[in-house]
Amino acid sequence: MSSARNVTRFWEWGRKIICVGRNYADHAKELKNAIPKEPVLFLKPPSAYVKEGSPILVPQYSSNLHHEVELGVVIGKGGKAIPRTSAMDHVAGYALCLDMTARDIQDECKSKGLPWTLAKAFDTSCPVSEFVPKEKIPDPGNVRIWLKVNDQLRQDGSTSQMIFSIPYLISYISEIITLEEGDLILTGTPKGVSSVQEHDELLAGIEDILCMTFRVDRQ
Ligand SMILES: O=C([O-])CC(=O)C(=O)O
Ligand SMILES: [Mg+2]
Repeated sequence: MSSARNVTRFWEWGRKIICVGRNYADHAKELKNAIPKEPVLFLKPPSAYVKEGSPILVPQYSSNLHHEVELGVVIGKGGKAIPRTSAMDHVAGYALCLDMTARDIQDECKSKGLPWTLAKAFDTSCPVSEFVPKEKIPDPGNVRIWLKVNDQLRQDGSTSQMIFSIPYLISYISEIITLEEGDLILTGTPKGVSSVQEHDELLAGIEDILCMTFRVDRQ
């Protein structure tokens, strides 16, 4: 069954979205979080996916929705306890992703010691680009990712700033959660996260390899 499916449409597969938080020191600092010693992980459900042409919806319970532009890694070959040295063999390609975050709700969850599900896992909380084949990004540890809101540059970082590298993340995550073909790993956001409002236009890219646009709407 799965061999008949095409991983270039991974968002249709209903697989896991595993997110890494605080993987850029400049972003951890802007939110006054400590620099992590081990990756911070959380999940989004496949119902979080939204593709270009459909809007990002602000949840009714939030009045401070933030963008977080992130490089996504699409798993092409599953595995458990994958060694760092062979981790890149498990990558099919990449996608540009937004980890949309209800920051007001996340702040409340943090102060109460509650999980981030309401802040991070709502419908349309994971806008994704088209699939980018692995060959198009020979060095995923050194690419520029950027995001503009209504033509104003808000985020402009390089994956070379990641605290934990992609091979390290694949190895670390797969010790805990078995990776499957079609899974997506969001690798964390650089600094510059900020609020978006209804009718805003988001434009984001990976260098000049790819760009994508999304509009924001109220639910
Ligand atoms: O909500 C946060 O700040 C954690 C996170 O997702 C990130 O660093 O990308
Ligand atoms: Mg994030």
